[in-house]
Amino acid sequence: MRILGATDDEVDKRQRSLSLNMSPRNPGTTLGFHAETLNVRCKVTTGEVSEAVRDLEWISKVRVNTQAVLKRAQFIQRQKIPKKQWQAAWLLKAVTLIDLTTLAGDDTSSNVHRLCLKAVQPVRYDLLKKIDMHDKGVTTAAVCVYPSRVTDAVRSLKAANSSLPVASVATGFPAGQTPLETRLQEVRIAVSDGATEIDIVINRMLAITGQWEAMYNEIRQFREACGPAHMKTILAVGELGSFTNVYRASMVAMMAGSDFIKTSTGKEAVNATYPVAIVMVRAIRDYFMSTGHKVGFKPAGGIRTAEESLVWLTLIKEELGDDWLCPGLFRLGASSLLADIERQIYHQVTGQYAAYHDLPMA
Ligand SMILES: O=C[C@H](O)COP(=O)(O)O
Repeated sequence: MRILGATDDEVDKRQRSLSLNMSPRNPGTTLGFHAETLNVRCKVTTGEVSEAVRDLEWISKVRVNTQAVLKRAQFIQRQKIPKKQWQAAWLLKAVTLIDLTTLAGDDTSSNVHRLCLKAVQPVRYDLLKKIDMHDKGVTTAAVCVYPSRVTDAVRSLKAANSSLPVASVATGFPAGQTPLETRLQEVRIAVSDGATEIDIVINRMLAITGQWEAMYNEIRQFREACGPAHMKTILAVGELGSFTNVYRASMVAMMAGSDFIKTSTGKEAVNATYPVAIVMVRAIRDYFMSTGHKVGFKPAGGIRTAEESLVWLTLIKEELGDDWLCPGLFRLGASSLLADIERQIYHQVTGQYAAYHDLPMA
């Protein structure tokens, strides 16, 4: 099954074969993926996947060992969180990785404006000053809104003299159940309104029924519609039915040109869980091993506490390494996480717990 054009010679010269059981950082913890070999045949130009010819049939042969995934997730959760003297630094790091989100039916220009101000100054100035971080430009990674609120966000950030990116969800978020042309048009409008990051949702029907080539083709079209904007592909893992499907969908999304793969919309019954994250980051690692191309990861949905944010940082550090702990490769999608992180920083800095009115913008 040929997807994109490249000659046989070009492909064969650059062919990569990789066992999915490879686990270089943690040799004792393979997840037991049972594909014989992963024939992802990529034409790689100066470290970037410029074009690829792939046989997607192998996708249907990949299996994920559920028990191994659960065991690995438990191991990550048992890791000690950073000691107290380092916690403020880790929490601030988490702040810089947040896509500060509002995705509600009652969003207005004023609550989007408030969100943008919070993104630009996510932690109270006096608290930052006490830890000598007031002049380090601490902001969240981006703001994330519905397509119809993109112009509000762009305007507010411009007024605040900020170059923070505006991310827009698109393609019929959250369900993705609108005609393809409508979904494509939504992406184009969000980009022309000023969104530089687009969080698309996949067509779950295609993933659940194993139509991987059709899913690949749709995502390629979204990629094209995004133009220069970064594309984060939301798998809606809570609706994919199995870890195996999550792995398969992750791989197809990356092959189709996603800059990030993202767990959830925040609207499914099950959103970002650690086991599902293990499956996705192993797919990212396998993809990197086979192509040399780094794809980012964004857990989203239900991430509410500072402590959880530290577990997420630990998971990325353990599974993908420090390289991934930057806004270009890791985001936390969350609407209410920042409030708890700011409270914890307040506690660390003052030794007291903040009253609600102490952190009004949270
Ligand atoms: O993409 C981000 C999610 O929609 C946020 O979900 P949340 O409201 O559960 O934090």
